[in-house]
Amino acid sequence: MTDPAPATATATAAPAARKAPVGQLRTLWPFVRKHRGLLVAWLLALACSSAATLSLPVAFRTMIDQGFAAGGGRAIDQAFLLLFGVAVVLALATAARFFFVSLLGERMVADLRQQLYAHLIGLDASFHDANRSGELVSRLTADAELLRGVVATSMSVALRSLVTFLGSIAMLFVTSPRLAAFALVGIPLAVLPIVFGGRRLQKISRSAQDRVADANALANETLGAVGTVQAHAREPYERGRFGDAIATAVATARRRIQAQAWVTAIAILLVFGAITLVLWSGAHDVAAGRMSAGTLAQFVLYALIGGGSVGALAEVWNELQRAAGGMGRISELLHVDNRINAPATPRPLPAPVQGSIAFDQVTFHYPARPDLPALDGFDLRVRPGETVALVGPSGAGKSTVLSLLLRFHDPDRGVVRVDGVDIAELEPAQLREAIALVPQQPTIFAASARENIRYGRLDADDDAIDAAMQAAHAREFIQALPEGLDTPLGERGARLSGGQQQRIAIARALLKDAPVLLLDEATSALDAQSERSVQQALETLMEGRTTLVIAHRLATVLKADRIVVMDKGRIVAEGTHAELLAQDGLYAELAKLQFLD
Ligand SMILES: Nc1ncnc2c1ncn2[C@@H]1O[C@H](COP(=O)(O)OP(=O)(O)OP(=O)(O)O)[C@@H](O)[C@H]1O
Repeated sequence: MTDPAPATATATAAPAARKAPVGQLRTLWPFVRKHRGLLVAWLLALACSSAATLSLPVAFRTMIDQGFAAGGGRAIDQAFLLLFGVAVVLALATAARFFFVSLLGERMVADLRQQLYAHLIGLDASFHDANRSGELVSRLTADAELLRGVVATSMSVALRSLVTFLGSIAMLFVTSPRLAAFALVGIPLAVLPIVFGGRRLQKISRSAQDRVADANALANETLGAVGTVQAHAREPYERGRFGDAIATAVATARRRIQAQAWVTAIAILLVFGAITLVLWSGAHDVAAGRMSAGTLAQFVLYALIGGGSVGALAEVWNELQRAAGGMGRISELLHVDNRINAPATPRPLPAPVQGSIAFDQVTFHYPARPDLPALDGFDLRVRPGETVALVGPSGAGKSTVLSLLLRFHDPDRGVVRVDGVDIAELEPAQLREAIALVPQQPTIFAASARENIRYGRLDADDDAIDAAMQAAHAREFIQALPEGLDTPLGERGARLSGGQQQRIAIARALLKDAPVLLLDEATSALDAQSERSVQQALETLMEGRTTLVIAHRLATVLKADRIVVMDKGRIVAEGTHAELLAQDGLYAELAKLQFLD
């Protein structure tokens, strides 16, 4: 379960402003600003509803002192009409405020998620090596959801409470300066525990969300590999692991809830304690005739409104801090720099692309393995149209050659060129357009067969798809599927055999029609029939293209123009099958093990 991922993610991210917890929410501002109209509408509605709330006590005093005391029927009517008028304004303004701020929350979080997804999907391979996708998905869902709640509810409540709090304090002084002075001693007392409790809460909340993300990542991984889990009969083990992860998450959440409960209790106790004290003194004033009953009622209402808004503020303050934790993680991710960038003025590839490849003295270490060179002074030249087979023991660096050519990583030293241009000077998308990759484990999306093949060229028409399917020897089995090309293939191609998945991947590459082809042959044994279809499909695909193939089959090795034998990130021998066998070196040994038994 130990995974270096989160630590690495934090290390690569910009230093987060953890010391200013709620200040972290400032990073939301650009997203809020985009919807200025909604923001202004919200603030106007807020002003109206706060004004209405704050005039309610005055309406009450008028009602009590003039309506009841004066005893006249007309005065009563007027006083109650005034009260009802205030209620109407309050109702409409509150509805408008709710509408605008909720919509603002939705829009803003939609933007945030979209921007985060757009950023993540473009980040380089070393970032994705170091971060579990389940964790990233949780940032996109749970944290973004938290922020939606913040804008739509907490921020709205916070601002509203702040306005009513300040307004009611002012009105308390207008109503009775002496009593107000009393109240002012109690209220700051209530703010102290909020400030102290809040800091602790921020820390606990962050770790609670991390624990939830851990559990989600675990579920994501194991449900995604359910076959492996069940084949090992590891369901009880995985249930236990997930149970432990959930239990840890709940335990952490419990600490947060407990802390939050205490902060709220103490705040309310202090505020209402102060109010009771003030009331007691006010009651003596009324009894002694120093104050009218209506004025005391007005004072009480302002005190209740003020006290209530401090309580609300205390509650949402904690939520704001929770959200600040979420926003902290999101903005960390948004600030992770892509290590693979397009140059300021990219050079174009010569058109049409010839497909020559050159590795010049390339040395490369994976960021996670700084001590072990994956490629070490690697030199390779491939002519346009040539097929080069890479062979070598596991870990020799064959896949790394393909990764560097696709510019998933940049070499530490040396240069990789396509058609004589350093690939670091190209727009990465243009480079990758010129290359088709057929990986060992083809990726099949949970979409129809048509959509899966069309992934190679999004604007391909049905004729082109049909031709690709035919050339990939995939037409027959696709047509035999229940809905032909429109059959959903299931997540990760669960409804296809290994050989069928590969032929889909080959059709996709054919449709892409790129001048350079990278092929990572499947090692898993395909049945003879399937293997032949795949082999034939590959031969069609390789025609007229520069091909680098990680070869596991004798047939591929024999067809290659040249075989490059790799070991420990270096080239140890080169030649044809016969030449290399005659040398009786590493190749002969591998050939004996791999192809010739
Ligand atoms: N993402 C990665 N992070 C850290 N180290 C890696 C990563 N990928 C590969 N390596 C290491 O780099 C070296 C070369 O790996 P590479 O995958 O290129 O070998 P390979 O020849 O393709 O092996 P195989 O035939 O088993 O796929 C190995 O020592 C491997 O452990």
